[in-house]
Formats: sequence, structure tokens, C-alpha cells
Amino acid sequence: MGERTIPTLHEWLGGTDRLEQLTTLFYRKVLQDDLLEPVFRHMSPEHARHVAHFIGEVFGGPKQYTETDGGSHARMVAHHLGKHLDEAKRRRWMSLLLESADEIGLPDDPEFQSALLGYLEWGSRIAVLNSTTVSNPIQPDAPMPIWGWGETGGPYTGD
Ligand code: HEM
Repeated sequence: MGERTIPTLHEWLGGTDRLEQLTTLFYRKVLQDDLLEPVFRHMSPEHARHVAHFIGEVFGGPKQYTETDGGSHARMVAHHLGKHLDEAKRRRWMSLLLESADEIGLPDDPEFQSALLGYLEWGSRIAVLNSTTVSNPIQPDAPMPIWGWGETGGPYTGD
């Protein structure tokens, strides 16, 4: 068995265009949803693209959120402060996002789905926790989170 290059989650799902497609569809659903529309009705026109860039960077893609969009982990967290999210809203957010991932045909292999769900669970629960406070727990120079394949490894091994 030779050396092999492990693809990033960003590569595996098809890159930034796919993530932008995902978040565009997702926020369209959000704005049609009774529970989430009031939470997101004032979001900026760049919101979907910024979230796609954030996730792409966490998934090992280009540094678009921090370098092109001028964001940071602390800035992302800041958007959730004082928003008073709760478990019902988080669950709706999760289900609409996963539904969007299926509808645009993101990879459905068990390993990718495990990594995607693990990240979304982690990130969405942190968003809810941060929404109950108004002081940002993240230092301005804190690094971006990084997410990989986790314990399952990946379908990329091919053997
Ligand atoms: C992995 C999970 C999550 C990630 C990566 C994420 C990422 C982001 C990012 C990058 C922004 C800033 C967008 C911009 O620059 O315009 C943002 C804003 C926001 N997020 Fe999240 N988020 C997550 C989970 C959630 C959840 C679960 C909720 C609610 C149920 C939520 C509600 C919001 C709201 C209300 C804003 C601000 C909208 C506004 O500007 O009016 N987020 N999020």
C-alpha cells in the first residue's frame, strides 16, 4: 500500500460552489419556515455565502471566510450572541440543512455523512449556547475550528 493523500471534506463534497448551493437553498427554506423566519429575517444578502465560506474553511478548503470576507471564529460567534436560540430552533435548523444537503445531492456515503452531522451537531449546539450570552467567549485571534473525517476514516481509502 503506497502513500495516499487524504481528501479534505471540502474536496470530497465538491468544493465551494457546492457549499454555496447548499446554503442558498437552506436559507430559502429558512425564510419559508414559521419558526426560523423571524430569527433570520434581517440577515444580510451575503449571509448564505459567508456561511458557505465559513464551513468550507473549517472543512479544509480555501481561507475564504478569514481572508476574503474578513471574518474570524470570534466574528462568527459574535453573530449569535444574544439571539436567544433554543433547542426547537436548533433542531429545525439542523433538519432544514440536512434536507438541503440531500436535495442538492451532497455525498451520501456513511463516512461523509457522519463527519457532516458531527460538525453540524457540534456547531449548532455551540451557537445555541453562545446565543444566551452577550459577551463573546472567543478571543479575536483564536484560530478557526478544523473538522476532518473523525473515527470512521473515509471512503477515500478504497480498500
Ligand atoms: C455549525 C453551525 C453554524 C454555523 C457554522 C453558523 C455560521 C454563521 C455565520 C458565519 C454567520 C455570519 C453570517 C454573515 O456574515 O452574514 C452566522 C450568523 C447567524 N446565525 Fe449561525 N451558524 C451556525 C448555527 C446557527 C444556528 C443553529 C442558528 C439558529 C437556530 C443560527 C443563527 C444565526 C443568526 C440568527 C445569525 C445572524 C443573522 C443576522 O445577521 O441577522 N446559526 N452564522
